[in-house]
Amino acid sequence: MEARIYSVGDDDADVDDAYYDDTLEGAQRPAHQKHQKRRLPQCLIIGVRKGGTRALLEFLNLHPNIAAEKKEMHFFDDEVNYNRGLEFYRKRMPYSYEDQVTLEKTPAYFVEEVVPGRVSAMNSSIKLILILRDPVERAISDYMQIYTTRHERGKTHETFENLAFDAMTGDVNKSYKAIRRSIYHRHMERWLEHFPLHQFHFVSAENLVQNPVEELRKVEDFLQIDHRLTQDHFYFNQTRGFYCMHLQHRQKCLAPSKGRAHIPIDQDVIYKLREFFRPHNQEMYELVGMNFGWP
Ligand SMILES: Nc1ncnc2c1ncn2[C@@H]1O[C@H](COP(=O)(O)OS(=O)(=O)O)[C@@H](OP(=O)(O)O)[C@H]1O
Repeated sequence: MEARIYSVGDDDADVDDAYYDDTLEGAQRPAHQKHQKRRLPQCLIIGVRKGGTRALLEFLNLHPNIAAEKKEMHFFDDEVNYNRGLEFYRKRMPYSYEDQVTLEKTPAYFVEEVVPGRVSAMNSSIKLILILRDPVERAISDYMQIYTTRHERGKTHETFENLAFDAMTGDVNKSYKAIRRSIYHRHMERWLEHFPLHQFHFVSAENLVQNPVEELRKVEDFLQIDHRLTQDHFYFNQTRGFYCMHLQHRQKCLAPSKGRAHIPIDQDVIYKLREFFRPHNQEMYELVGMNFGWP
């Protein structure tokens, strides 16, 4: 079996297709300088898929005290990678100074059952960041990712409605991955068997889109690093409809696959999904002590 680190994978790829092999800019310092070494991550962005994990990682990487690995490593969820051991993982982390937090993001970590125990075995005091998005929007975004990949390969694809609802009963299809991944409390309960709540920080996906600096400030506090990310690092790009970054010598937006137009979905379908997710959302709010205000 092939390891999945650098490839986009199959239709249901958990691999972030927006990874750019871009040189680290801004906060990153040259790798050959003394005192730099590759370290295991002290913080992981564990999910959620389609929650804005790439934006969060890229934005945090502008901070001088953060060294972020840009590729999704799929270390804890992929058997081949995991069996290669921690040295394999460490060697794939970026060079960092002692005062930098090494950060990795793989959104599949949140939902794969084996992951929390494995992360805990590496470092039981690691910091964990989870960016959460309205589960209905997230499910549609998840569908869009797979739909777009298939469309680009000239393949046909089921409609969202056919996948999201049982054809016989009309009930929400809980075994459809895009739905299952959005039932956040189920996955969170598993993580809480291995880590206390204070080791998690929750980011509101909606607020990261609207007020990146405000959300990033809370992450800086969680990581106990200075407030260095300011409005000067960002500008709103009207065409993209998202904040983009000011780097040292240029501006950078995320890849076009981030912020895709979603196919129109019937309001009845949205209503049924909202009804389905409401109690699950409530359970998540109670579990983590935070109300995300999803409709
Ligand atoms: N600044 C900025 N620029 C572009 N896109 C942004 C930004 N902030 C958040 N987002 C949202 O990120 C969504 C993709 O989430 P992820 O990066 O977690 O996707 S992935 O799981 O890694 O594939 C993506 O979801 P879709 O809009 O559904 O494509 C975006 O809404």
